Amino acid sequence: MTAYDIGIDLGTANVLVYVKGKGIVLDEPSYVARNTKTHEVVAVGEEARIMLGRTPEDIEVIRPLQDGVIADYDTTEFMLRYYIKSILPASMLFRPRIVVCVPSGITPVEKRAVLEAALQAGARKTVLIEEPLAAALGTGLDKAKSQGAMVVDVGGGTTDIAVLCSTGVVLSESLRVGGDLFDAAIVNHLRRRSKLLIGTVTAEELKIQIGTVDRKAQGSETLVRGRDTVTGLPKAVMVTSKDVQRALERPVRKIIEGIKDMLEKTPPELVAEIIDHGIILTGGGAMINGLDRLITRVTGIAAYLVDNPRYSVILGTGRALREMGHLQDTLEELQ
Ligand SMILES: Nc1ncnc2c1ncn2[C@@H]1O[C@H](COP(=O)(O)OP(=O)(O)OP(=O)(O)O)[C@@H](O)[C@H]1O
Repeated sequence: MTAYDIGIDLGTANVLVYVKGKGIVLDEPSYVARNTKTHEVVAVGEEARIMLGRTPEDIEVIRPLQDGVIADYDTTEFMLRYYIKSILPASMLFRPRIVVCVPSGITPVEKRAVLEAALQAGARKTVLIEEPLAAALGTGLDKAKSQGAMVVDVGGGTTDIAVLCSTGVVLSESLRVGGDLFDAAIVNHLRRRSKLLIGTVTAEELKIQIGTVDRKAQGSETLVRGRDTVTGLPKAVMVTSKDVQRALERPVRKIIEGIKDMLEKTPPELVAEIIDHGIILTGGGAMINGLDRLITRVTGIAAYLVDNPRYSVILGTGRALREMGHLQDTLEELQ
């Protein structure tokens, strides 16, 4: 029997768990359903997500992390403990070491709460890693050898833009824009343009199926059902990729401006190396059609999407688990 070492990506949209020697063992959306009166949790993860918009009055479905911060402290702790317990074997000789990747916007008090929740769930030692570093490690960048690189991680709640070199993260910025804001922008656009009310789950499906941020992309269309905001009755509207592109213009502009600002702040030698390397795109939100082409066109630097962008952060967290010794100065720990 060996010690269990665990990496957790505690994301706004998804929680992923990595076990050393096994790989990714859990990938669940960050939702919790609970009783509004007793606050008793009735479902976690996918089971809670499918209840969204279909719950009886006394049940609410919440996302404990929002916009890259912890919105509900107790439920975040609950979710973390729940997932750790669900993957630990019933009988264990050694308690695990756990590395948790936390959103970059969380406060020192919240960091401590995450560390303690993991300890309470049975960890022998808990370490935190910041999202930009985990994302960079997960894209395969070698911290020791790498020259200047820019990693743009578009998550559910935030977009983290980081410039890295061999000494670690040189500059980083966390913007409150990500896939969730894309979904909200689609909901608002259809409400204004077509007087059609849809939920965020439908908006997310639209974004993934026909969404694009590239004006020049050849699009497609799909029939969307919702409620007429004037009559209150059910209504179906044909929505095109162009509609989604228009809806996403404003949030995407924020990401582009963020990248341009970061390039302006970056020392010139590193900019030259970033030009050689290209801009590395990762995170689920970066999978929106055309983001790589748009960034390339606007910055003049080739931007490319990594393989399995949703997994960069968890794979980087797993790598931190294996390389804990070398990375000690960039990790925060409690034991
Ligand atoms: N094919 C796709 N096209 C566009 N967006 C996608 C696609 N697949 C997933 N997404 C979006 O990716 C987002 C989730 O990304 P990810 O799992 O990297 O977030 P997270 O790590 O939980 O969030 P954060 O980094 O803010 O904590 C969601 O908004 C989801 O809608």
